[in-house]
Amino acid sequence: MGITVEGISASIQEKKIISDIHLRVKPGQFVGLIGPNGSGKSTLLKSIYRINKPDCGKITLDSENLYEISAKKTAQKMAVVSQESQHTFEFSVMEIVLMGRAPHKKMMETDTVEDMRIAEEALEKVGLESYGDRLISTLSGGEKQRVMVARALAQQAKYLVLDEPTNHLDIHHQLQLMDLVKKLNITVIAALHDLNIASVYCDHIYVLNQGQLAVAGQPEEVLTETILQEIFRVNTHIIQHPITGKTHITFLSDAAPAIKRHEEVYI
Ligand SMILES: Nc1ncnc2c1ncn2[C@@H]1O[C@H](COP(=O)(O)OP(=O)(O)OP(=O)(O)O)[C@@H](O)[C@H]1O
Repeated sequence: MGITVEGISASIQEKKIISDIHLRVKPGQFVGLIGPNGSGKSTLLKSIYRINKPDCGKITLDSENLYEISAKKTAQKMAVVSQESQHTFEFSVMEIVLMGRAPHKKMMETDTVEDMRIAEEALEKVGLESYGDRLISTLSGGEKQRVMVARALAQQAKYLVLDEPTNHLDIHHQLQLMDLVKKLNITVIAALHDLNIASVYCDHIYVLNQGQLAVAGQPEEVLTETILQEIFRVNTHIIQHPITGKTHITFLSDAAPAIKRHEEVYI
């Protein structure tokens, strides 16, 4: 059960982007994928949500080979919020959220009262209950992102794949979204750029670097000053936060005053 990725490599236009990736998302886990720009996080997620078939290796969803089950069956189990949810045609917000119901319906089946209720509830959860009639093109980047999350919620899938879900969101909506997803108690794999958010919300983190898995473990095992220096080339000061109890990272810029203060306090 869960999602397993067993030794996959994937290419784009014949260029190998990720190599020999192994990972496991156990039922109920919130798994984070972190790594520098271009390290292959989106490419790996695209293989997991069937947009980019791996060159080799195997991905399983509830023990079934992902690429041997139907797209509809996959969509009944897995919802995706990607960075590329662009719509060529003009849809209302409600129409987009209702698209999340499609995997549960027969072809050409119209939306039921229950579908409408689920879609309205999903919009309410992301704080956009009054936006149903708005055209998607009139929304801000952050509002569009929340609509995509509402569509994923309406899909009622047990697996959620998130590619930088907090992109575009202000800090209030970042935390609102992460809290919402966490409270759903479903199985999540998410590419995240904000390492403190990864620390707070993830049960397990995989770190990608140059298309390969560099390290994996619980947040406190992975988010260390040494690993962050090696992988992200940044200096950090890491503590266990006195209020949250979670690993908390302070990034030290090259600006001398910050580094001096750090040295004065700790040396
Ligand atoms: N369609 C494409 N054509 C050519 N190269 C691509 C394409 N998509 C991705 N790549 C390359 O693959 C590599 C990995 O990209 P990917 O988007 O998976 O990284 P990422 O870790 O998600 O990056 P970011 O943190 O910047 O979003 C990059 O070097 C990127 O330039």
